[in-house]
Amino acid sequence: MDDHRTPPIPHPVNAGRVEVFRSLESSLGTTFSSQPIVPNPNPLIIVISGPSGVGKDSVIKKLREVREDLHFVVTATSRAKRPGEIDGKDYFFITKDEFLKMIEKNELLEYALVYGEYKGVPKQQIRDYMAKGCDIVLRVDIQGAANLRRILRNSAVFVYLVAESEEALVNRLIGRKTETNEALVVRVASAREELRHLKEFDYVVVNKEGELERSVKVIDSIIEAEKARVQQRRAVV
Ligand SMILES: Nc1ncnc2c1ncn2[C@@H]1O[C@H](COP(=O)(O)OP(=O)(O)OP(=O)(O)O)[C@@H](O)[C@H]1O
Repeated sequence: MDDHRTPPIPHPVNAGRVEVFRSLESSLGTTFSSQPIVPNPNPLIIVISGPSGVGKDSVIKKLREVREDLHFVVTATSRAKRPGEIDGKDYFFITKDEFLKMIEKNELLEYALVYGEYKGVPKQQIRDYMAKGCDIVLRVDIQGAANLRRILRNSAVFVYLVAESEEALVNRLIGRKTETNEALVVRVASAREELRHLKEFDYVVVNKEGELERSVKVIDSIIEAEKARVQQRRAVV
């Protein structure tokens, strides 16, 4: 009678890795696939918001240093360029007519009219960078975050940055020396009002005094955790 049993798998002590590998394959009756076990995670859209002076710009600047595959969306605006601002870096400076054409052609993911000037998020820029596999960071005010939530729903991840206390936030604003006293009062009142919308965000990150690096690490970890989700978010813009 023929013996159909597969030969025993040699013990790794007595055989080379290739021999053990091959005999494991023949005992299973299939070759081992070199294909990734799960597909690459989808590019992520991260929306970062928070009160004025909390540290959004500072956090994003450092986050871009630690995550190379991150694209920070440059907003388009119809307002005039201020001294020192660079077109394409700080904003895309376009005319009001050009802006209205973009609205008409549905080329903006979200836009707002602020003190008579338009600002908005160009869709194409997001598409281009997502196609390259980059994650996208958007820095928006609370109203922008609410608009984007309505548009993107759960396909993007929404992060709200807070200071550890009102006291710390005010100190940070005073330290920046960019605000008049009247503006400071408005900023604090807005920060109180904004907190009521916290539940519309997915994550809240406390940017503690002197702990900017830690805040960046937390957001970096949020991105990593999002990349490990079984049900991936899938943003389409
Ligand atoms: N963790 C931190 N500890 C101490 N200072 C900080 C921290 N994070 C940011 N800052 C400082 O606080 C000030 C405000 O930060 P930043 O300009 O990044 O805030 P922002 O949220 O982008 O403000 P705005 O919305 O008004 O543009 C800056 O002077 C910055 O250096």
